Amino acid sequence: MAPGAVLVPDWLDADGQRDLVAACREWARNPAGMRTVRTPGGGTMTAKQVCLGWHWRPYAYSKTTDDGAPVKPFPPELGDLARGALAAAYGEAPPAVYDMALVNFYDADAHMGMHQDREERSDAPVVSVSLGDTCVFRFGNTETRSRPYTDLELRSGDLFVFGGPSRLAFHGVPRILPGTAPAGLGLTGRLNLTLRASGLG
Ligand SMILES: O=C(O)CCC(=O)C(=O)O
Ligand SMILES: [Fe+2]
Repeated sequence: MAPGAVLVPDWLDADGQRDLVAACREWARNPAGMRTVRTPGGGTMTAKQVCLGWHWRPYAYSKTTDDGAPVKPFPPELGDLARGALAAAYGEAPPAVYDMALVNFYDADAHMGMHQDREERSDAPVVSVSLGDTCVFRFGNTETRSRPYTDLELRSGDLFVFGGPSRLAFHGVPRILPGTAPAGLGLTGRLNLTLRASGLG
């Protein structure tokens, strides 16, 4: 894709996708479950989100959610998933400690504006797994949220990793392609699992 940015289509098979969807449903439960993200300007994000390990709010990390509940722990199996993803993308897994996950849920109308993932104090690659409906994913440059960028489709089971010179590239999800999820998955909409090393210790 770009230096440090790798797309691995069909990384997760149907069983792997089903297991991960089931886990996301558990993680989405209250307390500290799936929420509407409020931005400092008073707006809301259209993608709903639950955090594991560290709670992210625009634009900082904390150990408690917006209503004061402790954030859910980072499950060790997601550390394994991150290591497997890095091995698949780069052929090796750097020794970074992955300790936070975001689960983003997009309905047919949801999107995510161009942004950088820059609240981490680690330069470890960001690992992103897509489930359910296909999305248009916009991967840009490190300088501005506008062109040059590349639009690609991320489908259920695809892996996208961005690190190295691409770690701070602007990226976003302009739209979801409704009704494109695999038939057997039992998911309407799109789930994105983003794994990061916070570097916060
Ligand atoms: O949904 C996606 O593929 C991207 C999510 C994302 O960029 C984020 O949560 O920071
Ligand atoms: Fe992001």
